[in-house]
Amino acid sequence: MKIYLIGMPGSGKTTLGRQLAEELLLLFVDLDKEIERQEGKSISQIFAEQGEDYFRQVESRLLTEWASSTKGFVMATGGGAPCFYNGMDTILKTGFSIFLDVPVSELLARLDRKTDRPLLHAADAAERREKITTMSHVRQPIYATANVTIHNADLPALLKAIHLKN
Ligand SMILES: Nc1ncnc2c1ncn2[C@@H]1O[C@H](COP(=O)(O)OP(=O)(O)O)[C@@H](O)[C@H]1O
Ligand SMILES: O=C(O)C1=C[C@@H](OP(=O)(O)O)[C@@H](O)[C@H](O)C1
Ligand SMILES: [Mg+2]
Repeated sequence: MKIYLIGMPGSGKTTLGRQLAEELLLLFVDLDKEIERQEGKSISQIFAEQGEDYFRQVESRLLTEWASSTKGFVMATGGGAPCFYNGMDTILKTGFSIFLDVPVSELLARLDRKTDRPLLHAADAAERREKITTMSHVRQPIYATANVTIHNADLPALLKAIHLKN
C-alpha cells in the first residue's frame, strides 16, 4: 500500500505521516528528506544555490521513482510535489492520497518567521500571509483531487479514512 499525504506547508504531512507509518507498520518516506539526501544539502541550500526549477526536477524524479517502486509506504510529500510536472497524476495512479486541509490562519500560526521553507521567507507577517494565501488558492484545486480530504486532521482521523477505504 502506498499512502501519500499532500497539502500546504505546515499542514502536518511530516508530523502525521511519521505517526501514521508507525501505526500501520509501513515505511515512512519524507520526500524533502529524500531530496536532501540525494543532493547532500538542505532544501534551503538547494533553492539558494540551484534555484526552484532545479529543486522541482529533483522532487519530481524522486517522487516518480518511489511511486514506481514495489515498496509500500506512507509518504509525506513536499507542499509543491503534486503541483509540478504532473505530480498529482503520479500520486493518483499509484496510491491512496489524503489532502490535509488546514485553514491559512492555522498554517500561519504554525509556521513562524524562522521557517526553513524558502518559498515562505517574507519581510513581515503581512507578506507571509499574502504568500501563503496566494499559494493556497493556486494549489487548492490540485490538492482537492486527492482520494480523501480531511480538515484539521489528526492521527485517528487518518486511520479512519484508511480503514474506510479498505
Ligand atoms: N495537527 C497539528 N496541530 C498543531 N501543530 C501541528 C500539527 N501538525 C503539525 N504541527 C506543527 O506544524 C509545524 C509544521 O508541521 P509539519 O509536519 O512539518 O508540516 P508539513 O510537513 O506539512 O509542512 C510543526 O511545527 C509541527 O509541530
Ligand atoms: O510548498 C512548497 O512548495 C514546499 C514545501 C516544503 O515542504 P513542506 O510542505 O513539508 O513544508 C519543501 O518541499 C519546499 O520548501 C517547497
Ligand atoms: Mg514536511
